[in-house]
Amino acid sequence: MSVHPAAAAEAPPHLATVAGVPVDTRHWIGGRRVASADTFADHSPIDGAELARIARGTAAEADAAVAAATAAFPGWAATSPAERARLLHAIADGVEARLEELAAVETADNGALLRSHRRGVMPRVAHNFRFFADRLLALGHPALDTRGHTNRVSWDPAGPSVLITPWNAPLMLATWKVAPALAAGNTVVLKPAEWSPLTASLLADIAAAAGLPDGVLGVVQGLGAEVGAPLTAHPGVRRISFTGSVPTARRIAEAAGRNLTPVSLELGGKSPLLVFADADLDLAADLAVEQYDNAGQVCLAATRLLVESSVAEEFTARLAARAAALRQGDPRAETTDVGPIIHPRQLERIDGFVRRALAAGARAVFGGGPNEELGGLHYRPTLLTDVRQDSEIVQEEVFGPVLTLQTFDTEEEAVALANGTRFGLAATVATGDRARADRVADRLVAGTVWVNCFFVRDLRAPFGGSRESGIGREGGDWSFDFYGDLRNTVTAPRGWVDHG
Ligand SMILES: NC(=O)C1=CN([C@@H]2O[C@H](COP(=O)(O)OP(=O)(O)OC[C@H]3O[C@@H](n4cnc5c(N)ncnc54)[C@H](O)[C@@H]3O)[C@@H](O)[C@H]2O)C=CC1
Ligand SMILES: O=C(O)/C=C/C=C(\O)C(=O)O
Repeated sequence: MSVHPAAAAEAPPHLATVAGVPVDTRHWIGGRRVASADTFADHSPIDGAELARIARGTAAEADAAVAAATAAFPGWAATSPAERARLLHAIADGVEARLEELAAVETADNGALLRSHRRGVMPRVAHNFRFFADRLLALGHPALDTRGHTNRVSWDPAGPSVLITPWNAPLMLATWKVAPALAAGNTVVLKPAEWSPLTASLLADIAAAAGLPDGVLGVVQGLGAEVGAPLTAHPGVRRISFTGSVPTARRIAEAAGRNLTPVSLELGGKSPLLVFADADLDLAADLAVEQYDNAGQVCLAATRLLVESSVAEEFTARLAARAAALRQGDPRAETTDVGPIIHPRQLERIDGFVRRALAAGARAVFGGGPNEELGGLHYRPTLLTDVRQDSEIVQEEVFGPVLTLQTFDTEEEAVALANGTRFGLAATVATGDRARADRVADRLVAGTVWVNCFFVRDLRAPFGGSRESGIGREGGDWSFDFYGDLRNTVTAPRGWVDHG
């Protein structure tokens, strides 16, 4: 459909229509839309089209958002848990009512599969709110007895919280933080990633329509260095939660350190998939090919395949057959398995890793470069072998559809290879031997170990990483521990005056 130039000119500059959905591209601060003097362009990874011009926040908007969150905090903290839970359920209702729109906008914005957004991701967004609402009402600490004294544990909401989130699963990962922070009685300033800013703005609309009081949830748009940095350095912020890269985490931790603001960091990974000779090799190959989901832009992805030598050839053949069947293309098509990379810079980064690995002697079993037939931002699912444990491709997070394969001969060697990086986010073990599964799992440095499965997620379980994969755990009561200030009241059995 062509748009008459006069009609186009009349559209307010802060309103974009993306996948047929109107999206306000300004900040959401104190219950009002707020513009910035400048904007930046948001492009779709599907075809490179400019989707919107987004408000480009600065320290001034960061200050305004924290001020609004600070003003709203006493009222929200004093709101009863039952009422907070009711509002979170109302937000979940709003997410479900707009599920198709959210899915379509997210796919246009970050290029991940529409079918995943519709059936998996957006239902999880709603679940994030419902889960933490219900969990809030079930929270409790058993009283402890110390020589007749009673320890009663309670907690207070911590205060305004800054949440900085990435582009690979924008609304999912944002609401994973927003929901528990709000449930705990904290007010929130959310800064979504600049490559995928749109669904955060829709979340602000949904929360306002659900009746969330002004200032309880703010959304500030902009670039990390320009608005993320002042937000995380703000002395009035009482919690910072971040998901993203290690270098950015270091900057945030430094800024937080100056104010002694507690931080939760969910960072990258270089997770192994260990395939033992006693494993069901079809299952193992299924698990391996899953690592190309979201074009490999997943922190949890098991990108290092560690395979027992005796089955390496057979395993590789089964994986290659599965990879050849993957359909790359438009993420809006139901038949597509692997969509585009989010941004030209990310594609260049991925390809740089692969080119350097090949130059250093790695061999591409399949893939090894951009998909020239499709063009655009499509990168071919890639498997590299003949890689050294100390090489860049084995040690650094690529965040693209690139796996490496190494072999081992003993369990000892497998564990040493698996643990031989700076990361410790997740690990997957494929084996037919239960005793081995437990033995190996207990020796792996990983926040999550999956045995004969992958990406089975449960919000009741702790999620996070060891080493450079992060600090702290999210999920279940671990989220409440982070967003609250705990108090232990110790009461003696003596000193009571009987007023009866
Ligand atoms: N979920 C994960 O584990 C993610 C890992 N990464 C890794 O990082 C690599 C680079 O991706 P980037 O987009 O550059 O990640 P990034 O870590 O720089 O971006 C994540 C978020 O941090 C914000 N940010 C950036 N600088 C900041 C600062 N100084 N203060 C506060 N906030 C700041 C960004 O605006 C964005 O919202 C990827 O290739 C991947 O390896 C990236 C995104 C998500
Ligand atoms: O979906 C989950 O449960 C976890 C996803 C985490 C990432 O994809 C990430 O942080 O990159």
